[in-house]
Amino acid sequence: MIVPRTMTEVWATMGSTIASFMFIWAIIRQYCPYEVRFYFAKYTQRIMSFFYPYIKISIHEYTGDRLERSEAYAAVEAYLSINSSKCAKRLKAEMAKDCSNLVLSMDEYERVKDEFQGIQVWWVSSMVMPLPQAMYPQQERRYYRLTFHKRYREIITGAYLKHVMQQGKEIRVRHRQRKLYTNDSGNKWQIYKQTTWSHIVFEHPATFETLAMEPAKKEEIIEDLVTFSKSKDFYGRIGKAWKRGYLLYGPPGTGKSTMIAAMANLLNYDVYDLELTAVKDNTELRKLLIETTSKSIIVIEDIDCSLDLTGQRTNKREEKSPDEEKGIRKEHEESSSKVTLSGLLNFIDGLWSACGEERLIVFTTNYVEKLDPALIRKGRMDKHIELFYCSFEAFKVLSRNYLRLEAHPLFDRVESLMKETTITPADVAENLMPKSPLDGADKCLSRLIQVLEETKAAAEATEKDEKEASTKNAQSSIKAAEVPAMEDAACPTTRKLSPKSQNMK
Ligand SMILES: Nc1ncnc2c1ncn2[C@@H]1O[C@H](COP(=O)(O)OP(=O)(O)OP(=O)(O)O)[C@@H](O)[C@H]1O
Ligand SMILES: [Mg+2]
Repeated sequence: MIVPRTMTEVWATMGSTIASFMFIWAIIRQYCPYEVRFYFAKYTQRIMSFFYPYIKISIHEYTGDRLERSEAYAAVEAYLSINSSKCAKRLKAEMAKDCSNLVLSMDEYERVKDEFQGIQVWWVSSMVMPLPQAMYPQQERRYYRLTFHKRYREIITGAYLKHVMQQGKEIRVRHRQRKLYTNDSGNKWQIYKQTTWSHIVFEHPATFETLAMEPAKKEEIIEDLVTFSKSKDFYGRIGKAWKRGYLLYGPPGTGKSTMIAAMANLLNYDVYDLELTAVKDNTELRKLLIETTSKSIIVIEDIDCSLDLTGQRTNKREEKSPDEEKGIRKEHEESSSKVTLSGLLNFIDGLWSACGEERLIVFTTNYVEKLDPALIRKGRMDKHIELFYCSFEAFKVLSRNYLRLEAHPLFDRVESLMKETTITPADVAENLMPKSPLDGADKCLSRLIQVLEETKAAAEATEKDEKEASTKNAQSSIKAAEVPAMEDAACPTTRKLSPKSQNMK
């Protein structure tokens, strides 16, 4: 049996080589200066790598001088959190940011196996401890190390790492806490500084399910949003930045702000509530835009009142004493924004607007007709959505939300009244809200019917008044037209007057 003997010999040789190598290494470590040790380690590693068939890739938590956590590390961590919780033996448990549950991840020095297209790879989580003799306190530096056979170099460094990053990012998005950003600090001294985004956790309960609206229209909007969120390749192919503009318009209380919250909840996006009056100039507006992240909705509410583009609500002021008026004017001058229409147009679809991806820009207004057509043309505001007064279909959604009612004998009366008068969803919602624990569906619906009847009566009274006023006007203008004719008849000389003198008269 030659082969086993040879194999045994090979093993024996390898064993003795390793043993002698360890012995030499121990001597070098003990007696040699740092430089010799460094060169020894460097060249041994080179020799070893010649025989060693595996490749290792390290992904560090912090790279270079950056204070920010590396995106790649966070993506790998998220990717492995799913994989490792199934197969790792030692796990770390941390409280999620919203304190709702525990998030599991691989513990230090734990190793997990992963498979991609039939190829096995190994991930190890590790860390470098700070040097004890360091001049200033240091933190341990964590990293993940990926190991794979060198024959799969191309597929692992290409397709596999791309897959890990993509999956990791998706998991992070799914598990992240969404944020509501604002650029308005409310601090009037802020005007001397650049405005930046500050945020709180976004926790609005509105969804498309709870939004009162005709089902067909609702479906159309949901489909539009979902299609947008899945159209990365399409936008790339047609050479357009991956963003979409929505204009929501309609009377106050018809659900424009509620719809924005529903959009954010549907797509799992962050919300950037942009207060244009707090932005100093176009440069600052651009800076704010660059700081927004992907998967977000940038909202400008009441766009008609935000700037001097039209601006009525901001100009509308109550009566004030001259001193107060002066103070307000000064404050207004100090805080007034120099953002121009062209600055805003560039914000929406200028070159800089393509610096992020997967973003919705939403404008809301009560007066669509007052907006500059350039601002809302298709391509800028791609989808215009009008929010109407409450229809019977929308009422049924509200009664389901507020009273858990699908049908009720009083619904017919509500339906017929809704055809005869208008009421906002906000008013319907307010009337359907139980005011005491004893308020049942009957009471809430009767209250709504009473309000509808009152609104109808008030509208009829106004209409009657207007009719009477216009009849009076018509009669008085007929009388006014008749007077000169009668005067002419009474005084024939007037007929001789020239047109000019008649005008003077
Ligand atoms: N379509 C709707 N579906 C469900 N609830 C609605 C709807 N419209 C209004 N509401 C209710 O009315 C309240 C006010 O609505 P919202 O703030 O969305 O109105 P808006 O159109 O943004 O008004 P404004 O023009 O004054 O800003 C909401 O808190 C919500 O409870
Ligand atoms: Mg609103």
